[in-house]
Amino acid sequence: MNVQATTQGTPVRNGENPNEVVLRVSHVSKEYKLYDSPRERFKALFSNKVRHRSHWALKDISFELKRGQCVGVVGDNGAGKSSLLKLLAGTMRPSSGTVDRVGRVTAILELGAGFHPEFSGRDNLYFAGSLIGISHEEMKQLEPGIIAFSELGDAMDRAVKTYSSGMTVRLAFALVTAVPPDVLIIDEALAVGDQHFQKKCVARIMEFRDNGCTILFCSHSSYHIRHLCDQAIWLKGGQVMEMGPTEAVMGSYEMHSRLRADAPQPPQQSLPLAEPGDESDIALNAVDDDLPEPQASGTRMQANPDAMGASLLSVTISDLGEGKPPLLESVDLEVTFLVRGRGEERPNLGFMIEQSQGTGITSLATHEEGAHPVRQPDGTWRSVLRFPNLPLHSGEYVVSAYLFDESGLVLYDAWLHYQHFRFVSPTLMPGLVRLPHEWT
Ligand SMILES: Nc1ncnc2c1ncn2[C@@H]1O[C@H](COP(=O)(O)OP(=O)(O)OP(=O)(O)O)[C@@H](O)[C@H]1O
Repeated sequence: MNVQATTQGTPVRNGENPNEVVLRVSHVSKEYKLYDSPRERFKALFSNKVRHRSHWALKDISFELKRGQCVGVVGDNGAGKSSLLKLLAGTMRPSSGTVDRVGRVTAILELGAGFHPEFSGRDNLYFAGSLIGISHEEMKQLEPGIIAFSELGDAMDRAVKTYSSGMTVRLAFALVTAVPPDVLIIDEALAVGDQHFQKKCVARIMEFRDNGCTILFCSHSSYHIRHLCDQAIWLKGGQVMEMGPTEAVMGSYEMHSRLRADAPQPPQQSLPLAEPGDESDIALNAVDDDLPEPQASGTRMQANPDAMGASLLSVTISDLGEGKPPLLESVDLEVTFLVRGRGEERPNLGFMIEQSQGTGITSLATHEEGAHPVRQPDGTWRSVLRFPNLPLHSGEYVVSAYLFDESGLVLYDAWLHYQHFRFVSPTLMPGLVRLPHEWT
């Protein structure tokens, strides 16, 4: 992932007029020109004959963002999210329509794109900084803070080409966020770096938000969209399907995703070449990297592998008997978590139950309910989650477990679909769950 920033216009003071429109998108469309071969693309440079086919990634998009709003952008792969973000950031021009911005717009889109590999980290601050509108004089003032945030120390005087990808992200993030923006555009940037750095990034983004910065956040993580954003935009086929309060939009989008998952998938098409001069290659079929939502079967993944970082140590379901999958031999479901935290920080836990075929049934998290894992004498943390009289009907289920930081925003570890089990309910009725109910 790359971090790239663009800065447009002059800064305005935060918090002055909460109803002020800071970004206005009016009838914006984006066409990519597709060529059958590099030869066709080359020929197009010298002839008036139309040699391309058009692909409209965005079609007649209009919306406004007000000061202080935090807006999530969701949509399937290829829906047009990245194209929209690039247009808003100003790194790509719309084919028609206008984007009006007020104040400083900073975009965290791609990592290291603005850096020169042969220059040192320090020289790159001035070089890449100038590309995002930070003058030499301003950079002199900002430099110590950027170096401190990136924690690169002596490495600042080494060529950036010798940096690890983590070091490049640290420098790029510290640079683009050195000046508080009026609008911050983020493309999945919460999932970069190690645990320590990810926490710093999230804290900085939260600080911007608390100071009235408008945030546009594109993510495949519905968990993060829900926890960060008050509004959401659902893009489908390059158009706005729905925009409004987050929960309502996410409800519609998730219903669409479920129906889509059930539908037979069309065969994948190979794509022709992109327009000459377009800044990016054809962006296709990115993997859905939504960590808090289980995808693969039995995956244990540390979101940010850290040798001694926070991680789930064991997640045990009591009373699992024989069979494949094992039968839950109790009417209660009891799950015991044992986790390693980070220093003195109190961790949070999440748990999700789904039907084996993938229908989500419930997800829970300690930070949502004010429940706290308990510190053990050996420094680990323990929690027991109990579902008395498990209100599920008979069937096969699969569970996932998550470890979060104290704020619940940074995901340290996830065991996705790590345990299947069968349950035979005492209820002799069809259905999925026994809802709390009354007869009168
Ligand atoms: N440079 C390009 N040249 C040609 N087509 C492109 C280019 N960039 C994107 N596209 C196409 O435009 C459409 C929208 O792409 P975009 O990357 O904006 O979608 P997205 O919603 O961000 O997808 P993802 O979630 O997979 O990142 C897709 O059909 C994609 O193939």
